[in-house]
Amino acid sequence: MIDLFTPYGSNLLPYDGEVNYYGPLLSNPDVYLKALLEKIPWQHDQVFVNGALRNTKRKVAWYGNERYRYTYSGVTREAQPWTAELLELKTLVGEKLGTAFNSCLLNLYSDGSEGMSWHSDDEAALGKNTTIASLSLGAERKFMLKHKTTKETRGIVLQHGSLLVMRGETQTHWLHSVPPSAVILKPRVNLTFRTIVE
Ligand SMILES: O=C(O)CCC(=O)C(=O)O
Ligand SMILES: [Fe+2]
Repeated sequence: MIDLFTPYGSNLLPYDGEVNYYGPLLSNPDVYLKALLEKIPWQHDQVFVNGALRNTKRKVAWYGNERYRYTYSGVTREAQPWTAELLELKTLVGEKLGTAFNSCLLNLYSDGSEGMSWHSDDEAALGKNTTIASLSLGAERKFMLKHKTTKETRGIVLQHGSLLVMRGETQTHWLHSVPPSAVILKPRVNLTFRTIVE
């Protein structure tokens, strides 16, 4: 069953992890959305599909305190130095949560035809039981979670300027995804602040 009405701040997950939705956080999300759409050098993501490297429709960018190299789905990227807007958002989210993030993966979904398939953010570079803070800007999209063994699902709509945080054992036991939706015609930018431990 999909529960879209879980109150802010409570754990969306019934067991094996912790996902909290804080709702809209930013007072001027339009300004950030515009700046990120215009200034980030967005590039198509590349993933291996049946052994062949493919470009995704979705675009990405990768920023960090240092030139971290980050490998996922077999592709390595080198982090870019923070832009002014990203540094402001990293500071804001870090202070709200009391967590010092050192990197950020950005995703651009230009409309509802683009999504992200089921995965966990369980790369070794993030360490175990990592905290990931996800800031959403632009079109509202559904965010889904599915338990790896029980297959139980949860879902929530991520609003413009809102914050969602995944903690504890979430990446070990749950997958997450952003399903495509034909009715969404506007872009969405998502920022996931992360802590690289290496
Ligand atoms: O766009 C989102 O809300 C999710 C992004 C995500 O799961 C990721 O970047 O790993
Ligand atoms: Fe993810």
